[in-house]
Amino acid sequence: MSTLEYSGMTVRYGHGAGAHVAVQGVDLTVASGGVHGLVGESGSGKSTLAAAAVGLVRPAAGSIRLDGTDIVGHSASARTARRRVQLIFQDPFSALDPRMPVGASIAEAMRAAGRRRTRAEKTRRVEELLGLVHIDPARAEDLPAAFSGGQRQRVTIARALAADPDVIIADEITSALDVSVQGVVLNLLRELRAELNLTILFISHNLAVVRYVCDTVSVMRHGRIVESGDTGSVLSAPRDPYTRELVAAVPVMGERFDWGEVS
Ligand SMILES: Nc1ncnc2c1ncn2[C@@H]1O[C@H](COP(=O)(O)OP(=O)(O)OP(=O)(O)O)[C@@H](O)[C@H]1O
Repeated sequence: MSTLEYSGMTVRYGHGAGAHVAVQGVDLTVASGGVHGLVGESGSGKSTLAAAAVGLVRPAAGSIRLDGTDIVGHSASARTARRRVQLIFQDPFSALDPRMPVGASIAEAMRAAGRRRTRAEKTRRVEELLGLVHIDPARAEDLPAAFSGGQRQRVTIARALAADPDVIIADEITSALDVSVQGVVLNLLRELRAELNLTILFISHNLAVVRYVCDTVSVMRHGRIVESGDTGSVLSAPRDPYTRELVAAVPVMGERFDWGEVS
């Protein structure tokens, strides 16, 4: 069980007259074991919702709960529960320390999550995590520069998994990648979801990608959710005029996509 639930979420940047409301009264539930998409134009507040769940921004109002436990506050229980939510960013190039071998990077994430392990256990777990994302465990000593963009994004996924999360928030994780490797990362996410029973909030401006990976979807505009529902229904028969505009802007929306296999 790992249901992520935002209610009445409001986030402002800045203070006083210069304050900007980035997210306004958002209610959003990501069902346990489900993949929920979040789409909307640039600046609509998608990344702000993601940042709030991992403590990078402080909401002005509202709550975020994981299986009913608050994950926003400063209490010990909130901090512990927050570790069960891991964020993966868009850019696999800046996400990894260029001077640190990828295995060490993954081990560091395990430490940060408070996992105490012996050196041998750590090595074994790093190998296991690299294997999970289809990277040869023998490459643990390699620096990020030795990997392609798609492989680096897989390493950042392994690093997120090092904390043994229940929830992954994937923020535009394929948009910095060549189209040819996007499918590999998307298929990996689908595979991991099934294997590890992850709950996923999947942020993307790419509706074809959202249709491929998400069970349900919410459409954001100007900090509010304008429409939510099953991905198929929302994208095939949008009720909200703004969603209709978004869908109409993607000419291939009705076609099936073949994103290939994870290699
Ligand atoms: N650190 C910040 N300080 C001030 N304003 C910010 C900050 N981060 C985001 N904003 C503003 O908040 C609004 C929501 O931004 P956010 O990044 O959440 O949108 P988004 O939908 O994720 O956009 P994109 O798809 O471009 O990433 C935007 O108007 C943005 O300019």
